Order: sequence, then C-alpha cells, then structure tokens
Amino acid sequence: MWQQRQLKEGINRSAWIDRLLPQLIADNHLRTQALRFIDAVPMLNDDKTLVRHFKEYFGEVDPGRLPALISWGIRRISLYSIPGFMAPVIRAAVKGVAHRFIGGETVAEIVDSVSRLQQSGIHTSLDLLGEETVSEKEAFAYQQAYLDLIQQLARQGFDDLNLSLKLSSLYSQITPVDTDGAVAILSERLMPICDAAMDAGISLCLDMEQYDYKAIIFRVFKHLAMQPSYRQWQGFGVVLQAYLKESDEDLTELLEWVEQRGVPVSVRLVRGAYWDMETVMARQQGWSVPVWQTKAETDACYERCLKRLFASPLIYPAVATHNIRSLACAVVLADQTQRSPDSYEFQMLYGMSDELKGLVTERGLKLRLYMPYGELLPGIAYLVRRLLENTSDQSILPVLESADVERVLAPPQVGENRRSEFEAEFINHPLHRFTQQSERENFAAALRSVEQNLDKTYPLLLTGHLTIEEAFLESFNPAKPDEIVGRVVRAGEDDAEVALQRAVDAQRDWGRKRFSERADLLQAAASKLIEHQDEFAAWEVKEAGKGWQEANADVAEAIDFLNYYAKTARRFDTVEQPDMPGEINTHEYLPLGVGVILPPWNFPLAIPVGMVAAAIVCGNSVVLKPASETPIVAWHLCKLLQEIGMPEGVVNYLPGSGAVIGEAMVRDPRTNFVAFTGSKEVGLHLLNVVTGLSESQRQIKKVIAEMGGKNAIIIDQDADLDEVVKGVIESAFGYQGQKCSACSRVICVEGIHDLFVARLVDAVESIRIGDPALPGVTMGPVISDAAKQRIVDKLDACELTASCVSKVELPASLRGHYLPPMIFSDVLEDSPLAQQELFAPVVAVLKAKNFAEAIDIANDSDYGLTGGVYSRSPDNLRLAKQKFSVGNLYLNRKITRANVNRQPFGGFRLSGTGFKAGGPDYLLQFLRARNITENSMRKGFSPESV
Ligand SMILES: NC(=O)c1ccc[n+]([C@@H]2O[C@H](COP(=O)([O-])OP(=O)(O)OC[C@H]3O[C@@H](n4cnc5c(N)ncnc54)[C@H](O)[C@@H]3O)[C@@H](O)[C@H]2O)c1
Ligand SMILES: N[C@@H](CCC=O)C(=O)O
Repeated sequence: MWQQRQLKEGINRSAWIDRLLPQLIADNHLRTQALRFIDAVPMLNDDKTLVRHFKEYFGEVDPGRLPALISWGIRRISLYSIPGFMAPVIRAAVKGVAHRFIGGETVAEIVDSVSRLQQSGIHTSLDLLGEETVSEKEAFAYQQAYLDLIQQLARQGFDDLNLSLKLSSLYSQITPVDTDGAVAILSERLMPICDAAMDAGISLCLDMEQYDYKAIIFRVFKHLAMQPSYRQWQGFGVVLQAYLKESDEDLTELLEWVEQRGVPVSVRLVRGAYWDMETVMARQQGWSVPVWQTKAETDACYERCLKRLFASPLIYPAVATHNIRSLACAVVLADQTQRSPDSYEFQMLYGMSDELKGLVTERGLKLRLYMPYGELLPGIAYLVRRLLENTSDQSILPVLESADVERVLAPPQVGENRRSEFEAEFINHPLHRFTQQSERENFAAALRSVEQNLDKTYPLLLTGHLTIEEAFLESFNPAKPDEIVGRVVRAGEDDAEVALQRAVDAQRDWGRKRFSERADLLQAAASKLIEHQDEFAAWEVKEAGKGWQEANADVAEAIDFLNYYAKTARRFDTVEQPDMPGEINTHEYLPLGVGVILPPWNFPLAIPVGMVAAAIVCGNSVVLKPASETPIVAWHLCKLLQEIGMPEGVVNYLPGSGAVIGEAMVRDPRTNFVAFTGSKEVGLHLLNVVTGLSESQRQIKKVIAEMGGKNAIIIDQDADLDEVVKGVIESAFGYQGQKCSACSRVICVEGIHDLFVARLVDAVESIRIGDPALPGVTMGPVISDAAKQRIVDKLDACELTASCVSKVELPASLRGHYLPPMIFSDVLEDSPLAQQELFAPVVAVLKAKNFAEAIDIANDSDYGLTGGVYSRSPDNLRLAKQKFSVGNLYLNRKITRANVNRQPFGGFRLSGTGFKAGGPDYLLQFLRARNITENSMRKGFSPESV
C-alpha cells in the first residue's frame, strides 16, 4: 500500500497551477468567474476586449479572495489604462494553464512529448482537440486530420501508441432520433481511419461522449469490430463511463458480445467527464437523470465494472483513474486474476497528478497518458472540463489534500450524501429523448398507423344537429401534395350560427361549475393525450410537415397547457379579500361568456389546446375554428375532449374559411371574446372589427391576439461560435422557420461577422432536407404551395437589396412544397428583409459597429416577440437585459421552444395584446372580476367586531 508520506510529498511538489486549484475549489464565485473567463479567451483576439473581459469577470469577485496573480492584474489594469500592457500577460497565463493539460499544438510538438514520455516508459493516447463539428465540411476535415495524424505518427515508429477518437466529430448531423442512420454513416467514415491505424500499428479507442450518443458509439464499435477486416484487430477499444446508471447493463451486453467476437478488445473504464451537463440537461428536460447523483455511487459502479472487466480474458482493461482506491483495486484484481503486467494498463490525464503517475510507474505497472493535442486556445473547452473536474466538490483532489490514507482508501459509502432530487411545482411533460429503441419504434409505429388512416372524411362534431355535409375542406401532406391527410366538412355561415348558439346554451351550466371541477376535466384530457401522444405527433408529421422532434414537442406543450391552466385555475375558487369590521368583501372571477378561438396552423395542437383550455377552464364555452391547413389534428383534439366527457356544446369544432365563418363569428353579438393567434395583418384587422358595436351588443368584446415576430439574435464579438451556429440553425430553420419565435435576423457585432457567416453557410449546407416522416430529416417542406409562392414573391422583391450567400440545392426527388434554407448577408436595417415577417427558412444577417448599436438595430422593428444574445461579456449581457425590448429574451441559447411555466410566451409592440401564454396571468384575460361589498352592520351591531 502507498504510504501517507508519499502522498504528502506528491502534493507538496505541485506547481503554481496546483496552488490555484484549491482557491478555485474554496470559492464558488471565483471558480465560476475564472472558468467563464477562460472559456471566452479564444474569441478575445484584440487586447482591449481581452482586458475588458478580465476586468468584468474578476472585478466582480471580492478582492480579498482573488489569487495573487489575478489581484496583481486587476491592480495593474486600474493603474495603467493601456490594454497592450496587460493583455500579453493574461494570454500567457491562460496559455500556461492550457500547456499544463495539452501535449502540444503541432505534430512536431506532439512527437516530442510522446518521445519524452516513451523514454520514461509511459505510453500515450492522443486526443485531437478542436471546435465542435457543426457542418459536414468540418466533419470531413476532422476525418482528414485523423488520417494525416496517423500517417505522420506512423513514420515515427512509436511503440504502442493509441489514438482516442470522438465519433461526433465525424458527423455533424448525429442525433439519437436517427440512430440507424448515424451508425451507418459513422461506420463508413470511421473505416478509413481504422484501416490507417491498423496499418500503422496504432490502436484506436472510441471515446464515450454525452449520453445521447452512447448507443450510437457502442453500435458503431461493435459493428466495425465484427467486420472481417477488423475482427482480428486487438487494438480496437471503447470507453465505459461508470457515472452512467446503465453501465452495468452496457457491460453485460459488451461482455456477451465479445464472447461472440472471440478476439479481445480494450475497454477504457472512466468515471465520466460530463456530469454537470448530463444532470442539468436531464433535469431541464424532465428526463430521468442518466448519471449517478453521488460520487460514492459512481465509485461503487466503477469498482463493480472493474471487477468484471478484469474477470474476462477477452477484455484488455484500461483503468483510467486518478482515484487511489480504484488504482489499488485494479492492482489487487490483477493479482487475483493472475494478469500479466502487459494485459492491462492504467490511464491518467496528461498534466494531472504527476505524483500518482510516479507511484504507478515505480511499481512497474503500465501507464498511458491521455494527451490532447491541438491549438491551445481552441482547445479551451477541454481545458475547462479538466479544470471543472479538478475543482468540483466531487473531485478526488480535496481528499488527497487531507492525505488521510484511511479516508482515501475507504470503500464508497453508497446512500450517504445523496443529493436531493430536483423538485419543481410544475413539471413540464418530458420530450422523447429518442435514445431508447422503444421510443423510436413506438413513434414509427404511430406513423404507420396514421398512414393506414389517411384520406378519410371527418364529420362535424356538432352532435345533435344535422349538418348538410356537402362542401369539404381537404387537407394535404405538404411533403407529398398528392397525399390527402383527410377531409372535413367546410362549415358555412349557417353552421356558425348553430355552433355559436350551442356555445351560448352550454355556457350557462358550464360557467356555474367550480374552477376545480373544470380543471379536473382538463387534467383528464392531459392524461388521455399522454396515452396518445405519438399518434397525435404522427398526425402532425403528416398534416403540418413537422419532423419527429418538432411534432413530439408540440404535443408535449399541449399536455403542459392542459395541466398548467388546470393548476392555475384552481386558485380562483377561493380568492382572499381584505375585510373590515362592519363590511364583508368578496372578490370573484366570472367567465366572459362565449369565445371564438382562431389558431394558426404552425402549432396545430399546442396553440388551439392552449387557447381552448384557458377559455373553458374559466367557465367560457367556445367555437374552435381551426386553421384551414391543419383541421385534422384539431378534429382529433375535439374528439378527445368529447371522449373524456366534456359537456356538449362547451367546445364546438367548426372548420372553414377564416375570412368567412371566422370573421362572421367575430362580428356576431353573441361572441364575447376572441382568442386569436396568427399574423399581424389578421390580428390588427380583428382588433378593428370588434371596435364597431353591433346593434344588440351589450358587452365590449375582448380580443386576445398573439401575432408575429421579426426576431433577432445578436452575436457579440466574444460569442462561442459552436453554440451560436447550433443556436441560429435551430432558431432560424427549425420547422422551416415557420415559428413566430423563429430567428429571422442575425445582428453581428463587428469582428465576428465573417467567421460566423462562413460557418453558418457550411452548417446550413449540411442540414438534412426531406420528408419529415423520416427520422433523420431536420428540414421539411413549408406548409402549402400558396405559402411557398408568397415567400418566393416576397424574396424576389427583397433580392434587389441583398444577396443570398447560401447555396443549398434541393434534392431533385422532392415533390413537396420545399424551399432551401437561405442566408442573406449585408442586409440593410430598413430593408424589407430586415423588417417583414417572412415565416420561412430565411435569415438576414446584419452588421453593427458595437453591442449597443446591435441592440438599437434589434429594437427597430414593429415586432417585439423574441430576441436572443450570444455574448460572454457580463456587462453586455446586463445591457441586453435592460434595453433589448422583446417579450421573450434568451441569453446564450436558442430563441425558440419556450416551456410552459418556465418561459411564459408573448410579445411587445405589434406582436401581441395579451398576457403571456403559459404564464401565471394568462387566465385573467378570460375572466371578469366582480367585487361585492356588504355592509354587515345593523343598528350599530357588527357581528365581526364581537
Ligand atoms: N405570437 C404567437 O404566439 C404566435 C404563435 C404562432 C403563430 N403566430 C403567427 O401566426 C402567423 C402564421 O399563422 P397563420 O398563417 O395561420 O395566420 P393567419 O393570421 O393567416 O390565421 C390565423 C387564424 O385566423 C383565421 N383567420 C384568417 N383571417 C381571418 C378573418 N378575417 N377573420 C377571422 N379569422 C381569420 C385563420 O383561419 C386562422 O385560423 C405568423 O404570423 C406567426 O408569427 C404567432
Ligand atoms: N411557443 C413557440 C412559438 C409559437 C409560435 O409560433 C416557441 O417558443 O418557439
């Protein structure tokens, strides 16, 4: 066993970076600021910006807690205003930290580092650093970079060299939704690398990445390892992450599989480096958290896996750890299983725990260092991960510091210090993660079932009334215009008359029920919708041209609206009102009466559900006139409401022309309110219509109108371009840009424009366009031929002032209403491209001299719905919060997909009139408040005062 003395000595030999780490562990705020600052450095190319950020980040930390070097820097900056003085010092310090963890920037440096290590008997696994792959061009560049590296290393004749490879770098469109597609493409792209590595005698290990890609990585590994050309290759390996709850199961599958292969593979056992991300992301999405929540559980899993790896003669275990107990366990297991010293190895990270490495090599054990290589500054994401790992409260370092052998070697105490599960008052219905095969199969089955039920005719749901069903509204699949999704009765003005009267009749009883009774029905509808969620989503794929994830998200949002409005409505049953002796005050909420619901087609379930649910839970009855493009999804919704026992006449389904029956109902004196979501033009028109009183009208009509957007994302010069490109692609081209929240303007602060546009253009060319019924497709058709024509006409007019810089060719085989994603650059602020809502996969890129000007440009719009900022400057983020005038502002994330309750949704200026959908005040719009005050005093006697 290792001795206490050796531990202490090791710690005392640490360099200056080791002195910094404990300070970062001790002070959370300092740690956050330091990591955030380091993360931004690669983009801070000019001295002034670099020094400004240094001051912004560390100026916020209590001066007494600043490490000496940083404190000195802050003082210098205050003394001398010349950025050229401090900037080189700051860069050198950051590079110094990076050098600590990164083996070299060039192949020559790497060769040097590998040789030096080899002379001391230490082996290497190289990891190629770089930006995230956001385009296929970048994916192929990575593939070439791996091949070049192997070729150059082969010449050096290193003994036992290993290459670690991240599969996500080889395919920009990798997604669990299309696991099969990703496995096929990645296998093909990996093969030349395997061939080259095998020829060069270099072993290859597939790194494990985030949980989303785990199944894909294992499948690629197993698939290739079984191919005749690689089946005898023992230099092929994969990683198992002990922090994943599924690791025991994955290992069982791996061990069974390797029996079939019959030839050993190597398995690197790690704890896992994305704990924070996996935990936060799963909690945000409502998924079960895939990683153990305590270090002890991870440690215990590590030990279980270690034991099983050592027990299999077909596994070459690579014990990747800096944990002394794990090292000791491996040594004991090797003894027990009588492994020869070359039949397993230890792996540690380059730049960390040198003293531990010494302890391993001194015992004659085989050690390999995981050594990243690449430019220091772009490799900063790796550096931040390492620093995070070194400074987290779950890390091994604080334990080492104590130099307490008993504690260091104690077995993991599972069950202790369990972190409490995150609890929220309202939980959003989780989206499918599509990582499980069953999720993908169920969705595909729902699509098949819907396909069996296309081309049907749906009756009006006005039971009890004989409608003459002679005119029909046909609904077509926008991806296959000759495919009829279904046909519904095209209701006429007579039907509208009947529907309104039914609503009036039903409202009397419905309006008298308690809020909680109505809320129960909403929750019953939510439960039923959950049962049929894939089926509803499948109808959306067919009728609205939504991809799997978009359709799934729309259904989940509908479920959220039902549950959320049910929950927020219950409070109206008991309203507290201040009383005075001698006076009884009551405040109560009453329904408005009868409403007309006019939704758009782009969220064919969530938006009608949201408006209908809010209206009816408040005691109103409604006529729902669905958008003409998506009447079938709405029909299924109304059928579902009927099935859960919604009283007749409370929700009346009435498909037909908006301009004819929609407007007729808006004008009808029996209508008390209109809930409209749609274009600015129609919304403003309806607002005008209701200002005119009709003869028998005795109530002012309320119009709740949610309208369009011309939403901007501002990109500051320090923004993280990996994040920006992904965020803009999703915000601008998700569902073909047909979201009111979509990004249609990008405003680049000087300096970042060219870099951003170049990467965006490449990324856009990599988007998979096609029939959204296919899981790998991320862009489908626009909603209709008319919409396509309208967009093309508007663009023809716009092209006079700007040029399209993306050149995406649509596949010739596509028959639907497709448009390519388009990027226009050098767009002028007041041009139609920058001012009009196109509702299309089109983005206009504008330039601003500085951040303040970018905000002015963003605010210069009739609309004020959503807006986004990508910046790593604390000052600029503050400025955005103060001045960016939109209803929903998103910082450093995409600007679409607001969550009910967490991001109540609705805009400023001509984007809307109302309180925010999915927020606490939304229901108030569907209610009238009445106050009653009773004088309770009789002849000087007041019951309350007695
Ligand atoms: N702010 C939001 O929350 C939000 C959400 C989704 C969509 N939108 C906006 O919706 C628009 C796209 O949807 P759309 O094309 O369906 O909008 P639209 O304005 O054409 O139609 C919306 C609804 O109004 C009906 N309608 C049309 N003319 C009418 C009239 N004269 N009288 C009564 N009803 C009438 C339509 O039949 C449809 O049901 C975009 O502008 C988008 O930004 C806004
Ligand atoms: N609520 C949706 C937008 C609705 C408009 O089309 C979002 O946040 O993306």
